[in-house]
Amino acid sequence: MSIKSQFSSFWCDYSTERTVRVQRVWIAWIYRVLQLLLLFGYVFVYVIYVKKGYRENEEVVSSVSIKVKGVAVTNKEQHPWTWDPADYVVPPQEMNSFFVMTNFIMTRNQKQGTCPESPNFATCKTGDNCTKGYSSPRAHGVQTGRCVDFNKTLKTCEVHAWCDVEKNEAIPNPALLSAAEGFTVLIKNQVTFPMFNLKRHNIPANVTTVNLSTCIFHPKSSPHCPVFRLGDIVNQTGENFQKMAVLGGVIGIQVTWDCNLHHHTCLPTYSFIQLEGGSQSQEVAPGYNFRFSHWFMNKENITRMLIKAFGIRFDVMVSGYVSCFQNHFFFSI
Ligand SMILES: Nc1ncnc2c1ncn2[C@@H]1O[C@H](COP(=O)(O)OP(=O)(O)OP(=O)(O)O)[C@@H](O)[C@H]1O
Repeated sequence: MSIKSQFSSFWCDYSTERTVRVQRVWIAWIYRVLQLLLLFGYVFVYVIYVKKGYRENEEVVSSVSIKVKGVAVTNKEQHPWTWDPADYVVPPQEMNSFFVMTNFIMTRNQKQGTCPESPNFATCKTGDNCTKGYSSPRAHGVQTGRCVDFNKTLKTCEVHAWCDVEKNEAIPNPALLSAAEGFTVLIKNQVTFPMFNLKRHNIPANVTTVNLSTCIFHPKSSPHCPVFRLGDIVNQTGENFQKMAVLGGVIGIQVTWDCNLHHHTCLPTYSFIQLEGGSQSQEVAPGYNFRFSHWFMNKENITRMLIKAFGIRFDVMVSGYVSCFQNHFFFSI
């Protein structure tokens, strides 16, 4: 159609649809039944069943506090060493998270001074291979420019560092704190739904201190006990605690509040998910580890103990919703 005829049709013609009335009862019935099916399908299946339109989803405001208990002994034969929560929970408190050390490499009695670098970073034959003042990010210290004996057969660049530097030891397997499988954690969680002015605690009002120190969470027999065995948490993700303990990992503890205002029920359910480490570890940089140190000071000198800690970090993730018939529910359909 030319532009001229398009222009004249736009200004000169009016078009509308023609309605056909079919006077057949059965066709009218099929049409109305289909309409009703669509309406009910939308309201009951989609709005109510799929979208849970009667439920008010409200962002939950939550506070979590955590306490781990349990004791382990390492080096039982030669020099027994007892570990309690103040030693293996690092740091002592975190927000919505806690780390339990399950394995470690310990370097004792380090002092500030000069010593040979680890052969991993700076082997040398002469001082020409070492650069005074140089330090690579992976090194233990700053090179002095001298090439010194690391052992009888190997020379490395001398560094100014915490000496002697950490040895590149094999990671202990089985894990040194394998007893952590039997440790327990108390998770205290208070939630608030501000829109409903509703506050709840995961320790039910009828629980006494005696109940709390004796109960252990079990998904079927004790689903509301807030004391969890670490081994059970890991096992419920499908992982093996002892395997994960060697290189470390991260586990998610999901606390989901399902509050029904009409039935006056508001209880949390707990589920567990593997987030890092264990059988699904990637080959490069598997597990979870970091280093920390303890300093010791006396009149003459300062020494430190360096710990490369492998362990499991547990992240507590809280979510929730309130079920009630919304006042505006039927108007919103
Ligand atoms: N990880 C845990 N495993 C088992 N019981 C625990 C754990 N953490 C705390 N409890 C027990 O739960 C109760 C409440 O703990 P809370 O920390 O509020 O009290 P507390 O008297 O300061 O605890 P405690 O001095 O025993 O560490 C106490 O009886 C406590 O011993």
